[in-house]
Amino acid sequence: MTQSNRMLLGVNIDHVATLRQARGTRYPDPVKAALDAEEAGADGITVHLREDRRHIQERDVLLLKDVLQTRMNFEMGVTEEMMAFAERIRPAHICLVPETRQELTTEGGLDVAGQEARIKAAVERLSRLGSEVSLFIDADERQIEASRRVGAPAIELHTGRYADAQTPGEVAEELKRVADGVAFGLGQGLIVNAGHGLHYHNVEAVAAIKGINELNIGHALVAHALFVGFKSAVAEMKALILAASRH
Ligand SMILES: CC(=O)[C@@H](O)[C@H](O)COP(=O)(O)O
Ligand SMILES: NCC(=O)COP(=O)(O)O
Repeated sequence: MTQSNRMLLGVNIDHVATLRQARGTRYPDPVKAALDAEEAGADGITVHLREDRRHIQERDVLLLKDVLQTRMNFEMGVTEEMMAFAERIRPAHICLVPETRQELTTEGGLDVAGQEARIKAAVERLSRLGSEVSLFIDADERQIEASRRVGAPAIELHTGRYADAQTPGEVAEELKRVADGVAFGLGQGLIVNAGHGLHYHNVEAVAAIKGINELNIGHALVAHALFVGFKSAVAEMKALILAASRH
């Protein structure tokens, strides 16, 4: 896959499923959210099938596989269960993420440098499906170099530290960390995506970083959709990203 000449928006629909799972109902359906997101301009749909199944379920992924017009970015932990499931659905994109059951959300990047042989084997196995494999990592040169060494064509830089930064100084520091990571990743010949914790008030600075291929955004979109509807929430985010990335 080549890098797109405009910044892409991957819409993560996990937290539509969070609301459904809170009551064990049939609604709201993340599959409907995915189709609405596509109509509103999403370039792809991201789902994270967690080991604890707290939001997305196998049923969602299987239906999405049949109905998406764009492409699925399937986020998964590096476990045999998930590898086997990915082999069943053969998603266009697979993003390997770190996962622990107790965490509130994905709290850091995958430690590729610390487990190169294991990640390399996973990347090789998943690449045989024809999937483009990316690694969800911190913007850290050691992890970026290791990602290249294990043969992943793409990385997604974790923007959570930027999103959580409190003071203007911390925000600037974390933004620079992301921008440096993007430049370093591109220099390594990688496709560079980014995401986590991005919302309507912090996305523009990240979207202004040259060279990012795609931003994956979920929680803030679902939250805003409560007030404006899912299509409008996606369209607003897409407009912000495109305007900021053109400057
Ligand atoms: C890997 C990633 O950043 C997303 O999949 C995110 O983790 C989804 O939300 P939760 O972490 O709340 O499951
Ligand atoms: N990989 C990041 C993602 O898919 C969305 O994360 P968030 O916007 O829900 O924090």
